[in-house]
Amino acid sequence: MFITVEGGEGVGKSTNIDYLQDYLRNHGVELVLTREPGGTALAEQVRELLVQQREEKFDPLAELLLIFAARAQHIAEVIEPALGAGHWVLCDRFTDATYAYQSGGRGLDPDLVRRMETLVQGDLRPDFTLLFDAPVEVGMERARNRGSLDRFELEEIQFFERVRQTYLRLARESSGRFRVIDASQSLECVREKLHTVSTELLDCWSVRHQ
Ligand SMILES: Nc1ncnc2c1ncn2[C@@H]1O[C@H](COP(=O)(O)OP(=O)(O)OP(=O)(O)O)[C@@H](O)[C@H]1O
Ligand SMILES: Cc1cn([C@H]2C[C@H](O)[C@@H](COP(=O)(O)O)O2)c(=O)[nH]c1=O
Repeated sequence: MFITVEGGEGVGKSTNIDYLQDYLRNHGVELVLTREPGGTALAEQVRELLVQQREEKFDPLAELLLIFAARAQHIAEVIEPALGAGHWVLCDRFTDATYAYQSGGRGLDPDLVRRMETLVQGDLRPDFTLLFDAPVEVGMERARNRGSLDRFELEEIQFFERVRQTYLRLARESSGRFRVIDASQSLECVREKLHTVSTELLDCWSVRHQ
């Protein structure tokens, strides 16, 4: 199973992914936890280039190409070998983030993202995607309280509104793959929902392996 976790800034992906990982491991799942951009030494270096604050304006196409360059390395070095060995892969962000940020947020043609997706991933697509959704202000407030902001987190509020709306549209269009979790609620309520989704994932897995 290839599972991705998505959402805007500060919604609680990192906080909850550890919980999900423990839950699945405790139920006998062998899994690899990874993230994008990043997941390998080289791809983590590309991540640094992407998230560092800088004076020079980042060209949106250059940003897109760097994201897919890191993704190609990550797929070849981590994701495909893990899936090939029968492990689950749990990935903090993947290509839905590219549709949300580079197309929704930056305004790049979604067809360009689609073509890059085909080129870099072939048939590889997530089996399940958990979307943590919260009003932009809620996520940004949490991100601000957490510490210093990176290059993406310094974008204007309208950028994050477009990101959020793109994620929600993707979830509606691929409702079989997405599970949307209301991340504006207390951590306790979010965990409850996450527990339901985790049980569903395990059920789906056992059905596939019968
Ligand atoms: N449901 C919640 N209620 C209150 N605070 C929360 C909740 N979920 C997470 N937080 C807090 O919000 C902050 C951001 O959470 P986290 O780093 O997990 O978000 P994230 O989605 O991974 O963010 P980013 O994408 O910006 O890295 C953390 O300080 C975390 O403790
Ligand atoms: C995969 C991916 C990521 N991004 C952006 C979104 C975030 O602001 C940063 C990653 O940091 P986080 O700790 O996971 O929040 O990268 C993007 O713009 N496009 C992508 O495809």
